[in-house]
Amino acid sequence: TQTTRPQRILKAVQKNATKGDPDSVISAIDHYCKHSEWAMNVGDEKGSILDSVVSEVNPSTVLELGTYCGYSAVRIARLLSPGSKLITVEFNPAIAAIAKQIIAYAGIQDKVTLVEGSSGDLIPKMKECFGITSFDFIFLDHWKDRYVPDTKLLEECGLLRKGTVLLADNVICPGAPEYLKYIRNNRRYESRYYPAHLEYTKVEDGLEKSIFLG
Ligand SMILES: Nc1ncc2ncn(CCCCCNC(=O)c3cc(-c4ccc(F)cc4)cc(O)c3O)c2n1
Ligand SMILES: [Mg+2]
Repeated sequence: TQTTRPQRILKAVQKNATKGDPDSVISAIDHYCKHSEWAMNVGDEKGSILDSVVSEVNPSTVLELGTYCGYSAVRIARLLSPGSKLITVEFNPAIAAIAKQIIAYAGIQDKVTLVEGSSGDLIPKMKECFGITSFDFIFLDHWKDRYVPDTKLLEECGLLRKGTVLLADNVICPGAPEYLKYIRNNRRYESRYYPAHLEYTKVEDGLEKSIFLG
């Protein structure tokens, strides 16, 4: 019977990466997606920008919207200081099951809580379920038309604090034009665009970094 793309990515990790070594997991996924089949991981070029922003922020609490196979969860969690936590949200159970295994294979499962469900349902529950007062860093990589409503929801739920950094993937491809319009014309945010390319391609894409000013 036919395997799914996430299942094939997990197999490539188990075959080519070293258990407990997050960098080898990242390399194994990038190699597979460059040479075997494309997949919507943030990838190595945008991933390096993600790394630099995470290192600069050094967040204690992180929210990721859209886990997929766990590639960016591994990238982020491997840079977190001891005691820091990443909460990552994925609504597809079959994909979440694969992501859990990839996160465990990388050995950073103690820093990551994978929650199954949709962002719109889970964001209002973050405080009560996880004892979060606010997030230091948020990575948006889920449905592109959810970037604006979820950013507004995060504001309304008091989950942003002065200095919270939001980093949004795919603002050019597939594109999040409403998000760029919302965040760039909002005096409560200071935004900067990082040009790059769509993972594993030469197609133009980029990341938008926005700091909440309170
Ligand atoms: N609300 C909610 N809450 C929680 C959730 N968990 C999952 N989802 C659903 C997310 C479904 C995947 C989102 N990601 C993308 O669609 C995506 C696409 C491309 C791409 C594709 C084809 C092309 F030709 C070119 C570019 C590239 C990327 O880097 C992308 O990130 C959720 N939704
Ligand atoms: Mg993406």
